[in-house]
Amino acid sequence: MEEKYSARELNSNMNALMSAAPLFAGLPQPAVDKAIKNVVTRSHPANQVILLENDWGGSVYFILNGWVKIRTYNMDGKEVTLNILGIGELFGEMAALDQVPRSTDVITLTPTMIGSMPSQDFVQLVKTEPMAGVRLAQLMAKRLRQLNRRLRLRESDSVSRVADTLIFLAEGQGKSQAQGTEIPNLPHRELSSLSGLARETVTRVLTKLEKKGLILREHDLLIIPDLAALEDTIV
Ligand SMILES: Nc1ncnc2c1ncn2[C@@H]1O[C@@H]2COP(=O)(O)O[C@H]2[C@H]1O
Repeated sequence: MEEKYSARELNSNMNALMSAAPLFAGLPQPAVDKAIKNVVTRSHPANQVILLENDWGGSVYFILNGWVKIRTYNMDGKEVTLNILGIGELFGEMAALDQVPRSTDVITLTPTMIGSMPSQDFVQLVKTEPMAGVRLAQLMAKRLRQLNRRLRLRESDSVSRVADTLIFLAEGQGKSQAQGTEIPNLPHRELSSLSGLARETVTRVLTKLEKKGLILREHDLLIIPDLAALEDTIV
């Protein structure tokens, strides 16, 4: 997972990168400029905690470059990865909206550039720009749909669960390219945590899927040539 921009480029392009976030799509530029005027951009190394579950916080965060994971713990104290978010995604909106402590931890997976917006600016934007409210509702609907789908597959076999985890990532983070849908080639321990399977099982299933041509692995990318074919492996 390489950085796409240098730190200097990112700083000088901060406004352009922020404006490109899906939340702002279709909004008048003056409204975007107003919303992002107090945004502070920071660079974080990999494995840095950005938010801690149960902390109070006053910002909403936009990923300008890199990847973060949404992490919690189960009743046995085992780490559970709930989601992986990449460029253009936002997090921290839940505490901003319902004014309760953070619902999960958020940790960087790679070197990551993040813009933080004061919660009151975020709430003001949603109150004054109906399209921003619609975009936010769409984002939350997408996350709920992803979680429902994963709950449904909790008892399925290991191939189904790995395939579903890859499709889950493709729906959230996938980029359509000529050769298929690209998703980050995550370390197997992250896929293990996302799918709830042992790391060795994930490795075995990925090799199986690769042999069948259902996935291709290229450095920091995993390519799904045909999403429908991968979906057909889910029983
Ligand atoms: N299942 C999920 N998928 C994506 N993001 C999530 C998920 N659960 C929590 N988050 C994000 O993680 C953030 C943690 O802080 P907040 O509760 O303020 O807001 C939360 C959301 O932005």
